[in-house]
Amino acid sequence: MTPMDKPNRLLLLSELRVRDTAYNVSLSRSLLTWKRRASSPVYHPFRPMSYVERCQQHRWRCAAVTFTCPDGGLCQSWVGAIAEQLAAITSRPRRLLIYINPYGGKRQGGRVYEQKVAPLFAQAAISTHVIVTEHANHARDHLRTDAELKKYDGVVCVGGDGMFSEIVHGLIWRTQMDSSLDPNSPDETLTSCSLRIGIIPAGSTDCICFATVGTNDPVTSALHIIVGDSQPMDVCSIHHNNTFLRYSVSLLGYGFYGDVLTDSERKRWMGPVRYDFSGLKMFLTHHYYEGTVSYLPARGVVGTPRDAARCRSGCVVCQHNGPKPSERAEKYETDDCGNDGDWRTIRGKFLAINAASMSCACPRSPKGLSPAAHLADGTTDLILVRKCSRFDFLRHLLRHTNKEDQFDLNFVEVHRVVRFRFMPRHCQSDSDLELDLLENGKRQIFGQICRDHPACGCAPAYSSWNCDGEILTHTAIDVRVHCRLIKLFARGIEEPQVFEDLTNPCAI
Ligand SMILES: CCCCCCCCCCCCC/C=C/[C@@H](O)[C@H](COP(=O)(O)O)NC(=O)CCCCCCCCCCCCCCC
Ligand SMILES: Nc1ncnc2c1ncn2[C@@H]1O[C@H](COP(=O)(O)OP(=O)(O)O)[C@@H](O)[C@H]1O
Ligand SMILES: [Ca+2]
Repeated sequence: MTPMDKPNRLLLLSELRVRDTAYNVSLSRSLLTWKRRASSPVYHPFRPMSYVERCQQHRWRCAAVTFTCPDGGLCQSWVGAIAEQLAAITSRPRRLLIYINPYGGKRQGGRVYEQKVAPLFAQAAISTHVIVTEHANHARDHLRTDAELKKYDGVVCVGGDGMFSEIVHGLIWRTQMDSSLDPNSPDETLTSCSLRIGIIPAGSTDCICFATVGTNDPVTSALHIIVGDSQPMDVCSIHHNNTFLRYSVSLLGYGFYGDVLTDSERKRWMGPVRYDFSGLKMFLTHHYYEGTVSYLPARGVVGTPRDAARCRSGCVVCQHNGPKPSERAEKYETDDCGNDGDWRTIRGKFLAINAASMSCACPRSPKGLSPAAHLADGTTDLILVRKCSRFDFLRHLLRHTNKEDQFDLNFVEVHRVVRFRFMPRHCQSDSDLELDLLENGKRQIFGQICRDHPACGCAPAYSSWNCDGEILTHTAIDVRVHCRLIKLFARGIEEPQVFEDLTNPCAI
């Protein structure tokens, strides 16, 4: 067989059988297809072959097929050609480093891995080094310093968004150290991580898996890892006073989602439903917070947060907005030069301030917090929900679960940005505060005294930031998007017609 230069050039085409049915079977580079046909002679069996079958709702399953063939020589050609094609695929991982959080979600991580995932990795001849974490940040710290990353083609986490966040922190930190970059500088252009990350969902929200694969299913995720998919993703860095705090990949939320998280941490024993209890409680509490949001709108990008189009597998918006070196420089130019002509500032009272670097789709909200956000376009959608009635806030929340537009409300605004800052009102400089007091008069002065006085039971002045399910230690933050800083073993959500039309399974 000659090496193929064109990706879809036909390598072999024969009439083969599966049990008593004859098929026209073709092999082109990394694609095996079979179509039913009218039948004929005596057949020799191949070894059974595994392949990926697409099922309902973005789920993948591993299936097996045994072809038979009329002559032994042709049979050998087929087996050889398939083996050669599989060996030529370099994107498939051979060695994986796996971290299991035994306490994530319903505490089923270990069982899910052993029963559903390990057998598939073994079948695909992937060697694994498995670490069951013993404490929070075990995986992060191991990746930062101890892990021999050269030995692996990818890192897999079994757990939820919090566990994924640990892996992201470990890998990004290690990559910047290896490149002698300073993670404490918010203006540093960070180096992208070369190792891909796989997520076996076993957490409480699992929105990163859901928004990159379309379902939270361990077998589907394992198969995306095995076939060597790759999906780049934006990451936000969060700083306070030029000190690095954390990275965020999904939701960075102040006010409602921060309060839900703080409250739900005390209810961890409840498992995933803790978020619903705390959600209801914080909805009834109805706290608002004052502060100033400044943001740098994304320039030179296509797409807006109100688009009807969604980020899907092979997304053209992500491809267009992705990191072309010149464009990238331009995106940050204003800030790097200290020219903040483009910065916009909004002061107000907010029920929620959310930044969604991707849709944040999850089973609770299948379209997500920002349905038109993109996985790898170098932007985040900044959603401001101003103080409004409980009824209006409920309308906004409910729209996350139906087809109505959650942004089409006069107390909600959304901006696609590359950088933003938040300053809670009580952190503002003395001169700012004085200005406020002068502007707003006596009522404001009494308002402030009241809030500073716990005995009167008024609203607290501060919320916390929910950063991918972790609580940040500071409220005044500076957030910057880093385009495509990490890669996942995923391909983005596939459009339904892709798998309805697709009769081409791929061998594993
Ligand atoms: C009335 C129903 C309203 C439903 C509104 C649902 C909006 C849900 C958007 C969820 C975005 C999730 C973004 C992901 C965050 C995760 O990184 C992060 C960590 O995940 P991990 O635990 O797997 O590690 N998860 C979270 O922070 C959880 C956020 C969950 C928020 C749930 C809010 C439920 C609200 C219920 C309100 C009920 C009002 C009822 C009034 C009668
Ligand atoms: N062995 C462990 N013991 C306790 N906490 C852990 C352990 N391993 C990881 N964690 C922490 O558990 C938290 C939640 O993990 P995650 O897998 O996201 O589950 P969930 O989705 O239920 O929050 C994360 O903050 C992670 O750092
Ligand atoms: Ca994005």
